[in-house]
Amino acid sequence: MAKVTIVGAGNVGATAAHIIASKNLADVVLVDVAEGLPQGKALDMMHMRSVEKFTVNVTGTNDYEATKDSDVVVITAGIARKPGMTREDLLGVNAGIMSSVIDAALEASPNAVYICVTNPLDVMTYLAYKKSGLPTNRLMGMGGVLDSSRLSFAVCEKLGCMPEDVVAWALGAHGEGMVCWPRFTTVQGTPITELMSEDDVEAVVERTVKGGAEVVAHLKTGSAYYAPGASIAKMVEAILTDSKEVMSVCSYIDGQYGIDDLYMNIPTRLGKNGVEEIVEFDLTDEELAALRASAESVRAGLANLPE
Ligand SMILES: NC(=O)C1=CN([C@@H]2O[C@H](COP(=O)(O)OP(=O)(O)OC[C@H]3O[C@@H](n4cnc5c(N)ncnc54)[C@H](O)[C@@H]3O)[C@@H](O)[C@H]2O)C=CC1
Ligand SMILES: O=C([O-])CC(=O)C(=O)O
Repeated sequence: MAKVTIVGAGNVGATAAHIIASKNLADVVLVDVAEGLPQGKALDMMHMRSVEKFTVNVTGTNDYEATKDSDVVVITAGIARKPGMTREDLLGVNAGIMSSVIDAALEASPNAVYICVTNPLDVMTYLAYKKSGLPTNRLMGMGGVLDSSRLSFAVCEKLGCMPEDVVAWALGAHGEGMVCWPRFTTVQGTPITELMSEDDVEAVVERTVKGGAEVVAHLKTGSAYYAPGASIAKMVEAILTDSKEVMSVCSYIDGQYGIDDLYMNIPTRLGKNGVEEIVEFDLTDEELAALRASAESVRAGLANLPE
């Protein structure tokens, strides 16, 4: 049985663990600094096994020994934003957490595929890359799957269509600089640019970019976790089943789209090796310029990383 470690047994980590277990994808180890929290949540999930009919094990620990030789490690440890904050406001605190977590996780699981989730996502993933020296195929971030799912939701709301008919692409920074590709966002194969007015396209894009903040404004105490947990599980499933599916993943960009040395959401083929390929869409000059501007917004965040 495959083994997935989730660092951070808070809202996002525990939700991802639940979905991974429910799908019977892998044994899950939840690890957290808070004593009792991962143990209690893991036991609670095990109590659900006979109801949900899964056979994998979920365990909780404060010790990385139990995470040894994981196939996939997901890092969700860190603070979440509250109303009025941007994801970038979390950088100082979360950079310290990411730095310590990546070292400990890597020592226990040197051969795993790593998925960073902690915000600000693109900057934290780049920090993990620099700290770990991991090959870029085995280190990525989760942001674009969630953003694309929010775009799909906004399209469904606007057009009254069903999610299974929608293919949606949100890319670039997982933050204020996010970009959407309406020309490649389709309903039963037809681009939304042919199905709604320019104003409506603008409105669904705006709803997507502000999706995370909209949830924070409702919750007040923290940020989204159901859709993020499901998005993590989707990436884990693609890796463990070697699906070769292409999705929006925070991957290392090394010249593609004319962008260099940066982690940001980009169409990525996932499989057993992690990132199998960065897929290059045929973009217009305008689309390319928007993606490059998004890259510059990530680069501005990188400048705020502590030395
Ligand atoms: N990339 C994305 O799309 C998304 C990212 N996030 C980010 O994920 C992070 C977690 O969010 P939530 O789960 O809602 O927060 P939460 O506060 O519910 O859970 C965070 C957990 O991390 C643990 N933690 C802190 N320091 C740790 C360390 N050194 N080692 C192990 N565990 C540690 C805490 O004890 C806590 O249980 C935040 O930074 C949030 O902004 C949240 C949603 C989506
Ligand atoms: O909004 C936040 O801070 C959490 C997050 O990244 C999201 O839900 O997209």
